[in-house]
Amino acid sequence: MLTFKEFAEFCSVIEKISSTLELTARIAAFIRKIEDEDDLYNVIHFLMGRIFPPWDEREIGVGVGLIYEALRQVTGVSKSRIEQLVKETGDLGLAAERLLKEKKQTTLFQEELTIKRVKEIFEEMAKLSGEGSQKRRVMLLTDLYVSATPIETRYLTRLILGEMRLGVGEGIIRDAIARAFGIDSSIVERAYMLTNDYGRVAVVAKKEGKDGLMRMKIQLHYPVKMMLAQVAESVDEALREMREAAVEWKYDGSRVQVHYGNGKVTIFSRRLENVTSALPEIVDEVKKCVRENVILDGEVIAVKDGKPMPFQQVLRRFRRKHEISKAMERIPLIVYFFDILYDGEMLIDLPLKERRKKLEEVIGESEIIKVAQQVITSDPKVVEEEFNRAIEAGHEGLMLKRLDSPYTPGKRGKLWLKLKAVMETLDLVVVGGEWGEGKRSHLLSSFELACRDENGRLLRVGKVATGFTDEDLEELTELFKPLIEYEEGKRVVFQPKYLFEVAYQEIQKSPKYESGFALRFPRFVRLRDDKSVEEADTLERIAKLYEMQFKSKGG
Ligand SMILES: Nc1ncnc2c1ncn2[C@@H]1O[C@H](COP(=O)(O)OP(=O)(O)OP(=O)(O)O)[C@@H](O)[C@H]1O
Repeated sequence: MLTFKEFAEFCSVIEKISSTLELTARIAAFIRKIEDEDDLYNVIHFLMGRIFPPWDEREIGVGVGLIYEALRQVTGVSKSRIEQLVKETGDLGLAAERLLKEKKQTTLFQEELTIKRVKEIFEEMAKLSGEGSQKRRVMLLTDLYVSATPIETRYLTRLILGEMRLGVGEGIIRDAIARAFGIDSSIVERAYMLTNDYGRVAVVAKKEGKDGLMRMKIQLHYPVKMMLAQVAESVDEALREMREAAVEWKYDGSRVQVHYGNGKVTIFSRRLENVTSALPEIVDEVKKCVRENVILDGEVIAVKDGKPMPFQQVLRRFRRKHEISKAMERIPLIVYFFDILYDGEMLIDLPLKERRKKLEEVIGESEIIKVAQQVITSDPKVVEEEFNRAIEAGHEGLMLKRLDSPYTPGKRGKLWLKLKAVMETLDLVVVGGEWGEGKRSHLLSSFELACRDENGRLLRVGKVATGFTDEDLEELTELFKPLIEYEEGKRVVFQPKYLFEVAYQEIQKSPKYESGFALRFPRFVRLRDDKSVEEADTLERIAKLYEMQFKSKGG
């Protein structure tokens, strides 16, 4: 059985490696040696900074606050001392390690932590609810810290915060599994796109090899990665490529994947979180209007008086945990389904034309449940008319889809092209912020933004302080407060969790931020909590946009 110490020591070795190839090789060698299937499953998730797979509803419910409390109890030092150490090291994990190092001499011999034991404790934390649960969480956490060696403390803390700082993204995990078990990367990836669980993929790869992975299928109530679109350069170009396109409105809402089978409906958001309990009216309506045993892909929009409400409102519904019926009245929802992935058989390899037929067969439309309207055309004029209609109706633009295209989970290819009215924006991770002045000193007033590099490291590209309403700032302050890792005068540093969509006037080269770029006149467009940190825009995309604006200005 693998000990957590062995895992932590391995992490401390790979943390220093920046070469992707070497990282992949080291991880491959490490996971190849893991005998126990549960250990392998957990290690894969832990390396990516996850305790449960992303679609799992369970959460351990431990944030920065409880970690501070547990550390205070275990080491007896004050909160301000911990804060000071976090400032010095820039990392709660390192701070915890240091504190425990200072304290360790006095601790008696403890039972060694295993990967299994750590996972069990996390599972127990996730089960807690109601009165006394926070206290119990702190107790479990202090137990963990007491049993851990300093180096284990570093990675336990980071794991709890979901931020391992190893530079290990999904691409590296895919290639490491491929290499460890001698299987082609594309086969590993396909299995992942269908199951969304690299832990399971690794276990099957080890036990059953390539054939096992090939046999992995979409399963009802387990999310499938969503197919994504590229931006259409122009209508003519798009039509030239597709000849004839299925043209649909790009509804301005939020993506959902709806699974209906065995009497149960499960709804996943764009980031594949289970949002079923926030959307009871959709659950009921699906049961009434949709044939059982299907997986559907669609867009939920909020509509009042026949007009779509801002996209933010839909996300508000997704986040809602209490007083859902009130929210249902204030923010009524409609779903437009545009694709079907499964009807007892996996349908993703069928051409869109045929999937669409099946989609129409399984849905009986109602006030709340609709099939997205679709026009098939090769005429740019028709596309333009549809585009204007969509914009007038308050939506984002159009989607142009190839009629013969399969459904390619997780791929952002040319089979779907989007045509939007507004200029390209960036989706960036909020990593820090600043408190306001005077009367607004209780509110956050600006936010530091970061993009990702190829290894998933976060690099700052600027600060945004405009585009917020007072209500936005109040809401955002509430949302970000629990994520504060430490404060430094007015500046705060957040655990990276949320993305902002920002518009800007120009991208500039600048030594001010680690990315080497800065945004000129950045403006907040909206919170994108339908996207995860791993989906933030990359340094590569920013560099590309930078080059493009150069070209459009004629050098
Ligand atoms: N008819 C439709 N077909 C497909 N996607 C649609 C449709 N209507 C609205 N959408 C939304 O548009 C998105 C397609 O664009 P893309 O795949 O690039 O997603 P994205 O990265 O969320 O980008 P964006 O910020 O443009 O929504 C889908 O994720 C979905 O949420």
